[in-house]
Amino acid sequence: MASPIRPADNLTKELQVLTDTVFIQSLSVDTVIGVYDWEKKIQQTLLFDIEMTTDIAAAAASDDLADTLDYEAVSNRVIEHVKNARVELLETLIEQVAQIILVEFGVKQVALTVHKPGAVKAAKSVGLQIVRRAD
Ligand SMILES: Nc1nc2c(c(=O)[nH]1)N=C([C@H](O)[C@@H](O)CO)CN2
Repeated sequence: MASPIRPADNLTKELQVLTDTVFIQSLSVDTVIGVYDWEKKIQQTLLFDIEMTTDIAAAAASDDLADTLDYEAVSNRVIEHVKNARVELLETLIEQVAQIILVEFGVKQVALTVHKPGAVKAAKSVGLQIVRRAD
């Protein structure tokens, strides 16, 4: 009979940590945003891609959600903020979202993309990309 597979017994090797990223893809939020008067009367959909540089070592060792960056908590906080924001420019909104992620969640670096897919008829999407790091 074949011997059972025992995880990691002889397989553990010290690995060099390069970058760990927790990401959220295409987070969809409906809100009021835009520079034109007609935009202030409607809801438009924004899509966020969020890449957060973090360190997963503690969570990988403990297998405990409390030791990591909870992508569900970040998603809920971003949704809450964006839904209630009343700004004209994507620039204003994306800087606010970066601040929230870096300050409230203690993230070292965040890469953010916001899409406003309905804004330009001839384009699949338009928007912004930024990378911000907390000092
Ligand atoms: N760089 C930006 N350009 C534009 C924005 C914006 O937020 N940032 N917004 C608009 C209008 O609100 C547009 O979405 C209406 O279709 C135009 N350009």
